[in-house]
Amino acid sequence: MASGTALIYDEKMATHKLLWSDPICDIEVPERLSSSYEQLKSYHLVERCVPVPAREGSEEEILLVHSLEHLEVAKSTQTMNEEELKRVSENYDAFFFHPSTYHCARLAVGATLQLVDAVMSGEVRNGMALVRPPGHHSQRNAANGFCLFNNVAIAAEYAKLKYGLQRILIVDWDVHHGQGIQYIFEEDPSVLYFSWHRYEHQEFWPSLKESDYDAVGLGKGKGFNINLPWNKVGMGNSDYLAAFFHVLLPMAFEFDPELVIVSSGYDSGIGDPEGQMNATPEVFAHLTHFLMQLANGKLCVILEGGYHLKSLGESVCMTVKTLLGDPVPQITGEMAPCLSAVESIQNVRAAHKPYWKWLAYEDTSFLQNLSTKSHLLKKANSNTSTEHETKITNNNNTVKVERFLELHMKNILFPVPPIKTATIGSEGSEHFLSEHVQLVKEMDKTEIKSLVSGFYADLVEEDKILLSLGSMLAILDKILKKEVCNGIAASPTAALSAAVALRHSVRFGFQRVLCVFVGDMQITPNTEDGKMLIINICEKEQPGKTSCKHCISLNWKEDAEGNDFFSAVLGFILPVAYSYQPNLTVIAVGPNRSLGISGISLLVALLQGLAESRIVAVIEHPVVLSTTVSLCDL
Ligand SMILES: CC(O)(O)CCCCCNCCCN
Ligand SMILES: [Zn+2]
Repeated sequence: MASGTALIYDEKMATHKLLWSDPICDIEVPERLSSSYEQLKSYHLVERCVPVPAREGSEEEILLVHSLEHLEVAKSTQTMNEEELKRVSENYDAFFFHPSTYHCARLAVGATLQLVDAVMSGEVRNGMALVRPPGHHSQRNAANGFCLFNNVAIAAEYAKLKYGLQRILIVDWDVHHGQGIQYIFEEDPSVLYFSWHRYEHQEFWPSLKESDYDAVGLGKGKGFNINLPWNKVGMGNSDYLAAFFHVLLPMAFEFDPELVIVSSGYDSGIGDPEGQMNATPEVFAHLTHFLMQLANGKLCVILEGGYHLKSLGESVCMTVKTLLGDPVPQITGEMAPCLSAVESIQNVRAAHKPYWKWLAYEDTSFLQNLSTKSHLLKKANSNTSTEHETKITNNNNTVKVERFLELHMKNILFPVPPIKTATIGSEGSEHFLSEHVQLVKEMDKTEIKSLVSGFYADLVEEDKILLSLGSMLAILDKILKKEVCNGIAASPTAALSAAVALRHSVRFGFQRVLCVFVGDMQITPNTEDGKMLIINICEKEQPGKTSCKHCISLNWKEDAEGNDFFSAVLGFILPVAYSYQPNLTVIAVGPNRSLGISGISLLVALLQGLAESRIVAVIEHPVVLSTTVSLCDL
């Protein structure tokens, strides 16, 4: 696996700027680039990255996506005076030319392609390109929305051509719809395009019908265009995480891309004048972390929008920090998405049901009850206040819908994955976790005995078990003292080790410890005080096991394609875990587990988004330890 994070920045891209007064375009200023770069320097992140130089994109590369006419018009502006520049700019919706625009736009294309080359060649694992002018609105024959050449679309075509890629995922978390990218790949099943965007029932720019959730792609491209419209402003971390858990990530894992490119606009972050959203910069660390689990970590992040310089800078730093493998900062606050977000999530899932295996069980009966077009909903309660939650008006249809969504929100957040019986995939001895092993000296027996004497003394008679606890407790101690980020311990009895780890962590003072136990968990610690949440993934109902408040058992077995795994982990375990906001995660793997090694290592990687990546893994299966197991990335 390649390592290192590329950072591509060239201050020449700051020369493009608005020469006349235009209240629409005057937010796209050169300082967006320079202040982001300064912020990265102030957090000592630049020096940790691999510097890759920008270059000019060639005319041939630009023609991968744009018409010759578009290229010629852009080229001709280099020698124009202000008067002519203004006139040409007026041919487009929300675009301005400067004499240096053409050169800057070619640098933006070239920087993007340099990043693709650095990642695809294995020189680095991932990276970010700080570019302007942005690209995702520009079209084959037109500039649009501050964009001249479509950097990300050109990068996808370039990667297909040069590296023979057949599955490229483009994630567009900019708050505007990248209609340019949608138009370019609408009929192309090799490029999966996901965009969320402020929409407000087509009121918000670019106010296109084809930005709604029912634009799923055309012809062979059906199912490969995903639009998630935000019909209210004020969307926050919980809405963004829900969109990833319940829409993007299941599709992305099923699509299994060879490369992931992000149209990384930060105008979806708090404080931005365009987005008017509430998501905090930390959320971009989580979104980045999730995408790093795809395509063997091959991730290219390309700047698009972002107009509040402080918010932009913080979000860029959160992104780069995560690309470098740093622990992910804890997300705090309300964890349930708002009703409007749930409605949009449901609608896009229903629209894509015919095209995705993971949606095979999707219950779209709600569509009969609801008006399938949300703008009808809007008409019904048009007198509601514009604040985040629509009030329940006297119109009983709206009441029914709100009530219905409330019920459905629980379902959406806690769907019961389809219980299916299938054989367990045979596990290889793949590397369980990646590098940075820090071997820890074991705790001695007397210390262990005294430590566990309180609650499991009778169980730990044999020395072998006692010793196994020693290695786990030694590692756990380092994690509790925050000397290391995470650790892995072998154990002949994962259940006992997990129970001891939970008890020890709570006694150490941790208030909320999450335990994900894979396999049959013979011992269930008392979780009544709410200081532990146990999710047990097991093959069959535990005899006489009562599911108590903080102890959830999920019984299912991995099916051939592992789709249940994704919908259960992404649609259930992660939302529950994020709602619990643990400050430590214990993952224990028992003997007869229902998950393969690759499934478990993905589960561990995804759980790293919690508790500032503090995880202790207790593995019982001997095979895992015979391979060169190593720890999760720090
Ligand atoms: C890269 C980007 O998506 O951030 C560009 C956004 C352009 C916004 C244009 N607004 C036009 C408002 C017209 N009433
Ligand atoms: Zn934008």
